[in-house]
Amino acid sequence: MVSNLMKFVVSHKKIPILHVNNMCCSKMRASLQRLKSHVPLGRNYSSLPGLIGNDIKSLHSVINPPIAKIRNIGIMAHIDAGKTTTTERILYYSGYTRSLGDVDDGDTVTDFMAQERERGITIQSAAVTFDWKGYRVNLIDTPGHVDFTLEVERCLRVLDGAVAVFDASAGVEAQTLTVWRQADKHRIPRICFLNKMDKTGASFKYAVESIREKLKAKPLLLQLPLGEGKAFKGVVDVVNKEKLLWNPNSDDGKDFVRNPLLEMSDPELLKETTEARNALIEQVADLDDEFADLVLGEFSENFDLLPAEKLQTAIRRVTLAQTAVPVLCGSALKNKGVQPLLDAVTVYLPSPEERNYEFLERISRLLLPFADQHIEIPSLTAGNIALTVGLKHTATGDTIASSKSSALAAARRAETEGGKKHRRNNEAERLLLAGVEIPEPVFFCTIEPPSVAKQPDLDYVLKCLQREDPSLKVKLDADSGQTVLCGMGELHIEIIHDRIKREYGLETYLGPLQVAYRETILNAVRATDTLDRTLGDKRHLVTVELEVKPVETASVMPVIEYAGSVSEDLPTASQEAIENGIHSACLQGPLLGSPVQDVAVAVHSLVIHPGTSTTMISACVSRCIQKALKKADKQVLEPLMKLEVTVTRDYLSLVLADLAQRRGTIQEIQTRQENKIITGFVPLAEIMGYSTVLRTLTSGSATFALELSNYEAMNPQDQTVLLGRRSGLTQVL
Ligand SMILES: Nc1nc2c(ncn2[C@@H]2O[C@H](COP(=O)(O)OP(=O)(O)OP(=O)(O)O)[C@@H](O)[C@H]2O)c(=O)[nH]1
Repeated sequence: MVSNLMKFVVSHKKIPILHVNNMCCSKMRASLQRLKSHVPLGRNYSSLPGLIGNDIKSLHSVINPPIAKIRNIGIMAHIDAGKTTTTERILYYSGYTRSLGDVDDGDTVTDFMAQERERGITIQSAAVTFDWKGYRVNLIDTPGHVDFTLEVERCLRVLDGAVAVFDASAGVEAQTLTVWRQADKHRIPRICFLNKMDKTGASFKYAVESIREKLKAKPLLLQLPLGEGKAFKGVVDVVNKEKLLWNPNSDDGKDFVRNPLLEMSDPELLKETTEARNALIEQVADLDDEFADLVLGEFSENFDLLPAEKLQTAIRRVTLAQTAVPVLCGSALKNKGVQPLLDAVTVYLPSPEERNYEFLERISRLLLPFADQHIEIPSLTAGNIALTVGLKHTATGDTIASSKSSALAAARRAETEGGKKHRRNNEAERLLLAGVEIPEPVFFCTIEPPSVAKQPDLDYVLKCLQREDPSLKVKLDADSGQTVLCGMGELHIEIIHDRIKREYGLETYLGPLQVAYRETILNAVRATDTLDRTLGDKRHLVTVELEVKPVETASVMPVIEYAGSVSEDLPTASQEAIENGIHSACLQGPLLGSPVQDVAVAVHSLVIHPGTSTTMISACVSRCIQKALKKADKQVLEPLMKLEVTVTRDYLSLVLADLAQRRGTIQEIQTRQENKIITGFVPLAEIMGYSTVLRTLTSGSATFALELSNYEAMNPQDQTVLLGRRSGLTQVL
């Protein structure tokens, strides 16, 4: 539950800054309630959670391990790759739980929201802390569904390393690419775990190839599988040249043997492993000069003499430098391969001191998370993850700083590290850069309380939900006075609706789901406007002349330019007023009232009568822009989604025919074992409710992933139809 997390590292000097992922009210509330009833669903937890309510001092030694022995890691992947199942195994083998949870039975530790258990998917991240062979591991299970990418992004900000879980029969899937890119952005060292090796169609080679090709990463094969599909029975440890076999009669996978590969008993496997080890050594030497010197100097004649620890140290260096990724394999469901994965986490992923944080702050109440249970603790050392409660005015992604100068320093750093191209207009915007990037919502619908008297309750609930989930936007429709919910996808809005009912006991009604369009202009237009108003004995008089013109930015932030005569001696307050006016006018385009993108505004002249209020300046500029936008040739832009459908050959033509009817364009069709993978683009408006359609078309055998690609101009006929519908005749899309 990263929403409840904050991360900080001790500095004995001044307290500069603290990154906070804000309190997730609902999950916290749910978990505090559960704390009262203690252990949920009869699951059996071992020592740490059992300490709740006991002597806090005895916990102190447990919670303050040496920093080098701490691993803050996340688990990330495409939906259904097996993150939650892998996490459950990890918790079991580490002794955190005493029975194995099952996603399909709905009794896992980390998926504890009702919606998660019912749907078998992860929606909010969950954090758990456990020990493995003398290391303290803080682990975060993140959601895989594309509607919840923001949740993944905010997890990544507090992680030092990550395990990327793949379905070995599918290799790199659409959402893996997205999270991989996010992890690249936050420079997080990773390990790959090829899960589901037991599944029919699982292919180690194929999955490794897809990591190489699609993620453009350099896989380091630290293991080889022993059998694939039904024949999968264990793994070969390439670094140590050992065979790890799980006892087929053990039903929890705890029982496995690790034996050196011998010429006598395994000649073929030994040969294959030696080749793989030699290749690994060469690959690492290519990436790490220190290791290359060692290998060439002492071991060039015989790589077999190279001690495993030296190879591991070099693998660790390249993993931390992110020039390559270790790859391991297994089957979480069949309880094979998880213990070596845990070993790899401790050996190859960084400790917090190996990452670059300098943040610290004292907080009055600190809690240590154990999924949905928490223990109050007096203090915490560097690199740990903890929760804090009671921050009333923060929202997810906020950065809390002890002073404005440290906040600005953080913003500057975020700007440099994020490689931001746009120069921000004012200080407030620059400060925002330190937070997470919030994707623009693509869907919206109206939401109504059961009665007018309940509107304040609904407003309060939505405010709470927005604080923990900034990808949820709420606005008021100026014409109808209705509250409008804007979200990342159908599922996102559905879950919000469900949570309002379950967690706050408020029954609400949703209007039809609609697509969030945008607008742009096709030609440059000039306009002038004057606002002359006398309020009391004060005269407010502004005259502005400006031009709106098309530019390519793919952004709803207008580019603002000033003529030399205007910018000269322009007071900061007036400049901010002008920019507020421009921004507010561009939020509501003349065609559909949607945000206007790809525009630049040039302010050619501006005359302000002394004493005119900034509100009047904003109002005049805003009105003038709206006038100009109305005069321009206009174009509706619609969200275009990147679609990936995995379908068996028998249904391929049916799915393609259906996509053609949805104004879809096909980019390529690949073959992946028995399946065809269709990738292409389709307008969002045409793909609503697609999961039901696809299920019906393919008798439930196909899966798909959807991601916003860009906003694209609608063709004139479709635009006319849309505008006709929106002109008040019907609202259906
Ligand atoms: N055959 C096989 N199935 C697995 C394995 N691991 C997980 N599964 C199944 O795959 C499905 C998805 O597993 P989860 O653990 O919920 O996957 P997830 O990645 O956490 O999914 P989200 O939380 O929704 O993103 C479940 O039906 C699991 O039983 C595995 O190793 N082999």
